[in-house]
Amino acid sequence: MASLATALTATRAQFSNDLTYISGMAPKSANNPAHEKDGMQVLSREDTESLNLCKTMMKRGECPPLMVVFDPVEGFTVEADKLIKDLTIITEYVGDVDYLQRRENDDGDSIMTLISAANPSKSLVICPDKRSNIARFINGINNHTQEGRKKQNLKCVRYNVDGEARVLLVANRDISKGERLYYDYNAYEHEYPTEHFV
Ligand SMILES: C[S@@+](CC[C@H](N)C(=O)[O-])C[C@H]1O[C@@H](n2cnc3c(N)ncnc32)[C@H](O)[C@@H]1O
Repeated sequence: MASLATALTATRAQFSNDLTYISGMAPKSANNPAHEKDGMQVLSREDTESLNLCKTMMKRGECPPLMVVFDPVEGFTVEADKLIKDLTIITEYVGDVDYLQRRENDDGDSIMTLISAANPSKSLVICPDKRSNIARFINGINNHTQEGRKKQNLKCVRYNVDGEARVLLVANRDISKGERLYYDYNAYEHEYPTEHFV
């Protein structure tokens, strides 16, 4: 975890492993998966139990086998420190929950969609600039090249978990020790420029 501490210190963020609801931003009651425009899949009871177990283990200091590594081109990146099996929950994407409309001119490069609502005033985003975990250091694939797309080893999925929208990063194949983790920043929306990504 020392390397995650370095990355958090460099970005002036505090460690947090849960979505946070800060006064003046979106309240927890705004995080209603029913607002999602095409509906949101419900996480099964079994997978909810696995997610809760992952979070409890992290609170006890039992962390997933991940390392944050600095790369001169990609910035902070995350690598597997052990074989990770297909379908493993890697991490939840966390940070402060806010309304998309309040963040439209925010130049942060780590804002994640939480709810894409039919009524745009109800759309929510996760902003990991002040409070976050390892998720915001995981890099993205270049959507414009075949080599870029081949690097993808995680999928980013949004679920209704006990009535709250949550974003999970899950392995979409076995990942070898030393492999860097990548997912598609444009899996839901196609707005993140990645043509300059390696
Ligand atoms: C969510 S952050 C990921 C963590 C970031 N590398 C850092 O140092 O904080 C997204 C930013 O990381 C960089 N990045 C992500 N994937 C990349 C890639 N495949 N190649 C180069 N840079 C990448 C870009 O600067 C992007 O705007």
